[in-house]
This record gives sequence, C-alpha cells and structure tokens, in this order.
Amino acid sequence: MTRTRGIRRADQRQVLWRFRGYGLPYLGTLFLGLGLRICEMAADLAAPWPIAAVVDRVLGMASAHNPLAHLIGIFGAGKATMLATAAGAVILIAAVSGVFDYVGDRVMNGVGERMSVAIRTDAYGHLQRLPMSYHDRQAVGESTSRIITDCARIKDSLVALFATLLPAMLSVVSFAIALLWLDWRFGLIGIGCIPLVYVIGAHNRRLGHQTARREREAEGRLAAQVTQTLHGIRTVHSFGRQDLHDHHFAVESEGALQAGLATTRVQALRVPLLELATAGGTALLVWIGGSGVLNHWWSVGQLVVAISYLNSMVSPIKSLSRLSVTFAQGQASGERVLAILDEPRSPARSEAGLPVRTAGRIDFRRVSMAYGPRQALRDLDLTVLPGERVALTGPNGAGKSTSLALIAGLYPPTLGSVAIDGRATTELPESWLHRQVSVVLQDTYLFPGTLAENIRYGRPDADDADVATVARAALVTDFAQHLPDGLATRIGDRGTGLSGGQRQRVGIARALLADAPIVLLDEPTSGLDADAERLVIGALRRLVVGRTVVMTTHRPALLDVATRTVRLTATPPTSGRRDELPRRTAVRIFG
Ligand SMILES: Nc1ncnc2c1ncn2[C@@H]1O[C@H](COP(=O)(O)OP(=O)(O)OP(=O)(O)O)[C@@H](O)[C@H]1O
Repeated sequence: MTRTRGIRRADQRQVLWRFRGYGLPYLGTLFLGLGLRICEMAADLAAPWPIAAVVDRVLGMASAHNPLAHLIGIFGAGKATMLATAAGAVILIAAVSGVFDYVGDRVMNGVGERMSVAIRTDAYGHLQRLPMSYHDRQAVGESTSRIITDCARIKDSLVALFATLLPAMLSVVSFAIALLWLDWRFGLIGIGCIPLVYVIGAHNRRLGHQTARREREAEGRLAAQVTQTLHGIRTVHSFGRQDLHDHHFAVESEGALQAGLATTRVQALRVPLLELATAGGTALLVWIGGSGVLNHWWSVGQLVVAISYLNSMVSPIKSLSRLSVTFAQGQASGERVLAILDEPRSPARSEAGLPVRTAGRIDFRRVSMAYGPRQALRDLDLTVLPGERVALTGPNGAGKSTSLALIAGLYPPTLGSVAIDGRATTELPESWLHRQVSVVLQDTYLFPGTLAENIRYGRPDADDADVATVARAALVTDFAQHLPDGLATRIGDRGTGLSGGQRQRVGIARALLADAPIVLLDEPTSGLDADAERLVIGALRRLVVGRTVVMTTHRPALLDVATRTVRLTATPPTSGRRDELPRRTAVRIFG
C-alpha cells in the first residue's frame, strides 16, 4: 500500500505502458484488427451518401458533387427505382460495416483478454515465489484482491484500449479529414470540438484516478477482512463474535462506498459537460451549414452528410472520455499489480557442482535473526551431524521454529550463517534446498483434492505403488481403508473431513515420499491426544530413519525419538534497547 502511494505522478501515466511487453506477441493480430477497423471506417464514411443522393437527386433539393450519386441511378433513373437503390445501399453499407466491426472487435478484444491473462499468470507466479518476509507483511486477502480484481480491471482497460480507444481515434481522424474534404468550414467546426471534449476527458481521468485508487485500496482491505474472518471462522463461531467482524466489515465497507460514490460523481459530471460541448458543435454546424445552403455554397445533401459526419466524429470522442474512468481504474489497479511484480525475488542459482543428495550436516554459526525490529534469535552456534536427531526445546518464543525456518531457507539469517554440508543456505538454489529438506509442521496443510494427490505433493512424479507404500508406512492406509474411495477419497479445503492426527499422518507420508535427507519436525504432535500422538510418533519413527532430523517439541514422547536435546534459553532484557533484547544460546543438555 505504501509503495503504491509512493509512485510519482510522472510514473503514474506510464503504469499501463509498463505492460506493453505483454502486447509484443500479438503485434500481427493488432495490425490485422486495425486493418479491419479501417475497412469498417470506409463503410461508415460511405453511409450518409445514399441519403444525400436521395435528398439531392430524388427530392431535387439541389445538385452537388456526390461520390455515390451516379450509383443511385445504376438500376434505372426513375425516382422509385433510385429510392429503392438508395435504401438497398444503406442496408448493404451497414451490413459491410457490421461484419468488419464484428470481426475487428473479436480480434482486438481477444488481444486484450490474452494479454491480461498473461499479466495475471505472471503476477500470481511471482507472488508465490516472493520471500516469506513479503508474505508476512501482506494480508492474504489483499494479495488475492490484487491478483483477481486488479488484474480484471487491467483487462478492462486493455480491452477498452484495443476495442474502443484505437478504433475511436481512427474514427475521429477519418471523419475530421472527411469533413475537411467536404468543406474546410465544416472541417474547422468539427476539429474545434476535439480539444473541448479532450479537456473534459483529461480532467475526468485525473479525478477518476485518485478516486479509483482509493476505491481499490478500500476493496483490497475488504478482501483481507473477509479472508481473515473465514480463516478464523471456527473461532468466530466458538466465541459468537460475528458482531465484531460485522463492525470491522462495515467500517471498511463505508470506506469503499465513499470512494465508489466519488467515482460515480466524477462519471456523472462527465456526461452533461460532454453533451454541452457536442451540442455547441452541432448548433454551429446547423447555423453555418444552413446559411451555406441558403447561399447555395453547398447542397442540402452535403449538409446532411456533414451533420452525420460530425455526429460520427463526436460519438467516439464521447466514448473516449467515458473510457477515462476505465483507464483511471486500470491505472490504479496497474500500480497495485506492479507493486507485486516489482518486488524482488531471490536470485536464481545454478545447481552445478551440488551433490544430488546432501550428507545432512547442518551448522549454525553465530546466527542472529530478527523479523523487522523483532529479535527472534541471537548468536546461535549449533552443529547437527549427519544422521543425528536433535530436538530443540525451550520456552515459548525462544526461536525454535525460527531455527527450523532458517534451515529450510525460508528466511536468510540477519547475521551469521546457516550452512548445509558447509554451504550457506543463502547461496543455495531454492529448488535444490527444497529437495534436501522436508518439513512436517504442527498442522499439516492439505489442499483440496484426493489423499493420494496430497501425499504426492512432495514428489509429483511418484507412481501409485510408491504412494501406497509411504501411505502404509505413515499409517495413512489404516484410516484411508475405511474411507469410501481409500487414497482416492477427496478431502475438503485445508483437510476438512480428517482429524488432526490423520492430517499429520498424511503430512508424514508426504515427507516420506519426498525422501529428503534432512527432516524438520515443528511440533508435529502438539494438540493431539495420547492415542493420536502414539500413532503419529509411530509414523515419524519410520520417517526419521537414516536422515538428519531437527525437531521442536514440548512432548516427552516425541523427545524419545531424538538422539540429542538442545535447549534454547532466553535471558530477559535488562532494558528496552534493541541490543539488549533476549540472548539465546544453544545449551547441550543430553546426548
Ligand atoms: N513471521 C514472523 N514475523 C514476525 N515475528 C515472528 C515471526 N515468527 C516468529 N516471530 C517472533 O519471533 C520470536 C521467536 O518465534 P518462534 O516461533 O521461533 O519461537 P518458538 O521458540 O518456536 O516459540 P513456540 O514454542 O511458542 O512455538 C517470537 O517473539 C515471535 O513472536
């Protein structure tokens, strides 16, 4: 949020331009679309001439140069025949214009749609790969809103750009030239309308951008609010605090409403101002044009054509200025999506020279870790030898989970280094590191899908036999065989339908299948009753064999699995100064 506010005005205009690279693959299609629009334009330019021919030749008001005049008599010079021919020409021209409009629209809209899908896919892919520190500070709902709603607004802008803006600009230029060709006085009146209408549109765009940005920020906060409430829906129900969430939602909703109303005001003001500007142009044309007809400068038919051209020229200008709000919204949304795309990712590193499988030695060297201003670990020295099973214990907040997160490479240490087989985790490619380290968390996260799919999450290429083997070893089969479809049973969002112990066993099966040489267990049995814990520990005993294991636990039964226990201690700070925050050291107790 802070970042989008920080974007300078000069940069604001370039927001949508920053996405131009996504249009390069479609340049050929865009030119085809433009060609179709030019054909449509030619048909539109011909549209008023049959009427002019009727006025001049059939009604005999005057005779003047009409490029289609000779065509009206092609089937006969009788008035009835000429009328019928003119009527047929009107329909034919409209049909030709309609066909080009239809095909042109499909081609141009398609480019906008495809470009926005590519932007959304990139933004989503980038978001997933951003470091944990980014996700810690960004609400889930806010990120979701950027990927879904903001990308949709960018799509609206791109579709409007290709399907409306470019054709409208083409129309304005073509009709202005046609008016000039008809008579320079008509041309001047038409061209005179353009700056007036443009100024109104530009003013709207500026106002619209400010309100659109406020609206999108408020909507983002609303989405975050909904996600947070739904994530904690059990707690909401348990405490019956729906009223509190209603209140928070109403406050955010009011913010979104005010911003939405401001956008509506900007939009509402635009229409009357534009109507006034265009009515001025038409009035001038009727006045000067009428005088011209009376003075025999031009025919009635030509005046009809000129008025028709002026209308055709002004209506795209009107639609352009209507787009000012769409573009303002697209610009505000573009800033929010760029804020994701501009966020730096960890650099890609080569796996060349790295062993397929690490021996599993882990070294913490004078490691300190802070989450922003909050110190979590200080000066930790610890070596875990290959095959060792170390349990980290200590009071709440001593930094046990943080130590595991550092081994998994989820965060870089603030000071010191964490090394695997002598290589600092910050220098290792993420893909390699993830193959070396498996994690079983306190509450295993399961995705909607089958049990087998969830187990396969750690190794997508594993065959059914491998999945079945690890499911047996992790005691998943014990409960899966009582489910209607065994391992093919579908489970709900976040594993609903399974008990806590069952979810943990699926997590262990997943880690078994991933077969990483280092296993991290973060309180895998906390919250389980004695029976469930016994089963989970049974499964864990199979997982830890032949691997380096670092675990955090308060449970004596799980401590039995460890070959060494290390206690992280915390000395309370003597003052509020940062350098005197709790000092944590590794203290060997057993082993
Ligand atoms: N993602 C985070 N963002 C900010 N602060 C964090 C984050 N994770 C942990 N902390 C803070 O770091 C400190 C250490 O947390 P950590 O979870 O590592 O402790 P722990 O020893 O595992 O605690 P527990 O036994 O309660 O699980 C705590 O003060 C915690 O509030």
